[in-house]
Parts: sequence; structure tokens; C-alpha cells
Amino acid sequence: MSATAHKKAPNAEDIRSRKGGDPLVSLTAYTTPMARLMDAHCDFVLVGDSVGMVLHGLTSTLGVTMEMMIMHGQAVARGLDNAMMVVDMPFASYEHDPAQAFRNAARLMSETGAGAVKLEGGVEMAETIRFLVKRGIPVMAHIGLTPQSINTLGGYKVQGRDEQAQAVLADAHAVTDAGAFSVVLEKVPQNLADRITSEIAIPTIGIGASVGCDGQILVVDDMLGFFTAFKPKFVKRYADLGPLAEAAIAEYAAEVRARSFPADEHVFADTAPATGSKS
Ligand SMILES: Nc1nc(=O)c2c([nH]1)NC[C@@H]1CN(c3ccc(C(=O)N[C@@H](CCC(=O)O)C(=O)O)cc3)CN21
Ligand SMILES: CC(C)C(=O)C(=O)O
Ligand SMILES: [Mg+2]
Repeated sequence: MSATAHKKAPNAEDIRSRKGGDPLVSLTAYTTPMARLMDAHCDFVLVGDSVGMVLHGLTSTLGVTMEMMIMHGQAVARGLDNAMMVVDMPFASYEHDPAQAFRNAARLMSETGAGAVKLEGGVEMAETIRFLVKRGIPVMAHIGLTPQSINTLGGYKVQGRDEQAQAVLADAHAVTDAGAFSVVLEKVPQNLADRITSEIAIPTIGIGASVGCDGQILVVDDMLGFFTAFKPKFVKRYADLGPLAEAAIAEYAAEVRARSFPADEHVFADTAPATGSKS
């Protein structure tokens, strides 16, 4: 926690009440320092299971565990004063039945201090969402492209074109009726995202959806240019820090090899200076 003045972080009902209002701003974060950078600028921060692909080198989100989500959730919590924290439920931690979902969602909430959990699925997860919400766990839903279902979806493709649109619309209504306080729409056509946003009573958070959604989210390493293994069309690079970081590393390597680093200012004399810094 910083010592600077801060407002109280919003809770799930504050986020719900933003329906149709000023756009909700969110990014993912996985570490304390990155959370600190976005705390003053985001309404909520998602500890996404994308952490597995972004920070752990996995090729999908299926290998992400409860332990990983708890450890990254705890790290992010230490960096937030103003923004709400939402934690993704990892693959296989909630799909079996509502009781399993409650056990794991409760662990995520109590061990990280998250204000809500997010889980993937629409109609098929409605009963579980209702079960959690009735027992005190705010749920953010996630429909459209649901990356934990990559093996049945057959790729990270647009969801809800043509005859598939009715199914995504039904998902949006199902999670709303089940009590979700907001819903992520990932990689659905713009017209469908706009229709869902106008029809349901909870905020829609778009990622590859529509500028008309009630809010937007991106993976922070994507928008900063740190993650470059792939770049979905919905990613806008606001900075290109990956190449900047590599150039710095290359310069360090060259200076070590040339014995020009460390310089005098980075090393210590036999005798401490009479005054000045302790370094
Ligand atoms: N770095 C990162 N960013 C993400 O947005 C993200 C993750 N990781 N990991 C978890 C999921 C996976 N998601 C993804 C992953 C890949 C594409 C992608 O490559 N899309 C391509 C087309 C791929 C296809 O059609 O099969 C694109 O151009 O959008 C999109 C979303 C979103 N999430
Ligand atoms: C992309 C967002 C919505 C997500 O679920 C994640 O980062 O895991
Ligand atoms: Mg996720």
C-alpha cells in the first residue's frame, strides 16, 4: 500500500452501477510493480489466467493452477489502493459442479483479497454463477471466445458470426439472469457486442468486441509490447517496450564484455567517504 492519499476501491456493485455510464477501464496485471503503475488509471485490474502464457511460457491457459492464481493475486493486491481486483478462476477449478466452484472461488477471494472472481462460460455456467452469487461471491462472466475451451473451439476465432450469434446472445442473457455483475465479451462481432450491450442490464467489458461496450480490457504485456509471441488483431500497441528492454540488455552485455561496466561510480573505495551517501 502506498502512503499517498487514495480513494476506496470500487466493489462489484459499484462496477455494476456503471452500466451505460463513463467507460470502465481495465487491464490485466500479474505482479506488484505493474499493478502499482495502473492503480490510479483503472477501475478494476484482472489477474488473468493469461498469466500462464504471458509470464510462464505456457502455450495455452489450460495448465494454469489455483496456486499460480493465488500467488499472482497476492502480488497484485500489494500494488493496488484504488482499483478493484478481479481474479480469473483457472481451467478445471469450477466446471465440475457449483460446490467445486464455490470451494475454489472462496479460496481465491479469502487468500488474495479479490473483490470478485471471473469464470468462462454462458448458459452452461449460469447455475454455477447463481450458486456463487447467492453465497456472497461476485462473479464477472466471460463469453464469446473463451480461451480455456480452445480445444473444443478449434482456435482463437471470432465467436458469434451468423447463426452462432443467437447462442452468444443467449449466453449474455443467461449470465445476467444468474446474477453476474458484469461480463467480458471476447472477440465477438461489433454489431453483436453492441446488441448485447443494449439488451442486458450489466456492463459489458470488450476485448476485440466494440467501442460501444461499457468498458474495455487488454492484456497489459500486449499493449506495452512486452509480449510478442503473437499479436491478436484486437491488441493496440501503446508502447514497444520489449525491443527497448532488449536494446538495454544488449548494451549491458557489450559493456561487460568490453570491461566498461561497472564504472568508478558503481564500485566502492577501501575507505568510506567523509560525508555524503551511505551507498
Ligand atoms: N498475451 C495474451 N493476450 C491475450 O489477449 C490472451 C492471452 N495472452 N492468453 C489467454 C487468452 C488467449 N487469447 C487469444 C489468443 C490468441 C488470439 C489470436 O491469436 N488471435 C488471432 C487469430 C487466431 C485465429 O484465428 O486462430 C488474431 O489475429 O486475433 C486471440 C486471443 C486472449 N488471451
Ligand atoms: C483477456 C482477459 C479477459 C482474460 O481473461 C485474461 O487475461 O486471462
Ligand atoms: Mg482469462
